[in-house]
Order: sequence, then C-alpha cells, then structure tokens
Amino acid sequence: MNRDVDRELAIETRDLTKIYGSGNTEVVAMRNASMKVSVGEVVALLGPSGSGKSTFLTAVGLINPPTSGQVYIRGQLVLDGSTAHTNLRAFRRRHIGFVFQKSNLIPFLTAIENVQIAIELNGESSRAARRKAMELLDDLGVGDRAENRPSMLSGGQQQRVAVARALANNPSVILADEPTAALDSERGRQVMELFCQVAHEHGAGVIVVTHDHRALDVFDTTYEMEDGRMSPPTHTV
Ligand SMILES: Nc1ncnc2c1ncn2[C@@H]1O[C@H](COP(=O)(O)OP(=O)(O)OP(=O)(O)O)[C@@H](O)[C@H]1O
Repeated sequence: MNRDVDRELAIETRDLTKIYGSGNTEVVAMRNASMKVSVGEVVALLGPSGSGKSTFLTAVGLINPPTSGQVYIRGQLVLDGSTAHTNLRAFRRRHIGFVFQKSNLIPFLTAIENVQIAIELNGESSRAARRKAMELLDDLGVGDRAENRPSMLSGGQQQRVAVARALANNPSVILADEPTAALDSERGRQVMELFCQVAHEHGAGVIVVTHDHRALDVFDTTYEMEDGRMSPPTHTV
C-alpha cells in the first residue's frame, strides 16, 4: 500500500478515553487512544490481557461508547464521547461487520442461510440475497458447504462462514475479536489470510484483535495497547 498518498479513511479515532466506575473503583481502561485505518487497510491490535483492546474495539463498534474522544467512520463523526451523532443501531447494521472468537452462527440455519439472512435484514430481496451469499461463500472457499448446518462444519469452515456473514453488507468497517483463537495455527493462518484478502478486495477498513504473533505478516499495520495506551503504528513492509 502506498502510504504517501493521503488515502480515504475508513476509521479514525481521536483520543479515546474510557473510565469505568468512579471513586475507589475507578478504572481508566483506555487513555487517549488514537488510530487511523484507511480504506482497504488491515490492522492487527495486540496487547496483554486487560490492556484495553476490547474496550477500544467495542467503542469503534459503537457498542460501548468512550467517556471522551471521537469516533469517525468514513469521515463522518459518529460518536463524540458518549454523544451519538447518528442512529447508532442503524449505522452499525449498515457499516460495521463483526467477527467473534466463536462463529456465533445460527445452528438451525444452513451456511448459506446464515449469510443470506444478514443481507435480507438490510432490505435485499431473498433471491438477490441468496445469490450474493453464495458468491461470498465461494470467495471464502466454503461454497461446497452451503447447504450444511454449522454442526456439520469444522471450526475453520464455520469461521469462514462467519467472515462471509460479516462481509455480507459490504461494510466500511470490519472488527474482529480473536477470530482464529479456536483454530490450530495453520487453519488460523489460512482463515486470517483469506480474511485479509477479501477485506482488501472489498475495500473495508479492518481491525483484528489477536494474540497470535506468528501471523502478523498478513496484516498491513500493527498497533499495540499497553495499560490503556495505544502505540504508534508499525507498518509491514
Ligand atoms: N465493565 C467494566 N467495568 C469495570 N472495569 C472494566 C469493565 N470492562 C473492562 N474493565 C477493565 O478495563 C481494563 C481493560 O479491559 P479490556 O477488556 O478492554 O482489556 P483487553 O485488552 O481486551 O483484555 P483481554 O485480552 O483479556 O480480553 C481492565 O482493567 C478491565 O478489568
């Protein structure tokens, strides 16, 4: 990626601070955390347990607002401290895709239905949604498992379906919390590589919280949190 060009930003956070509790129980979980993620950039977020990664990710995901600081998505100010500048639920559904540690697929729906339903919820016709869902499953190498329920799929295949679902509505932003934690290192790497490839192709800004230092070369940029503070970015050459 050519970083000399001022690319369009998918995500920008400015000085995010989060304080839980008050008085004796006050915890400053995040201090002035700033990050810029361009369209098509895939970022790894590292840090020890309790360093504030989930607090940061859930603030960017508009789930757990910061105490102060701003979140911009595609240049639009969405959160200023705990003040919402848009309808957060609607904005989240349209612009943000989530991938969790476990795939969280709906057990009684097939792989394709799990992806299709996410597209239909955003107002697509069932036919168009099914076609798009199939394309995504094919992209992620699980098209041949489209008619299987999650219990018939391996952990890696389930996670690929979950990634397809996160990409379903062409989100500007994808947030993943240890998406490969339940997989062995080889399968974890495969899922991460595919995830990055598809995110690049779809032009989303992606932040992945990971503990796996072995797969860092698949990311464009790495940040590290420690004691609530965000490091400057390290770019992969
Ligand atoms: N709801 C809460 N109330 C009070 N303190 C909290 C709350 N959530 C998190 N914390 C505290 O904030 C700090 C940062 O937690 P956070 O979960 O963001 O860290 P993390 O880096 O994601 O950790 P892990 O890797 O273990 O998930 C920790 O000290 C944690 O105990």
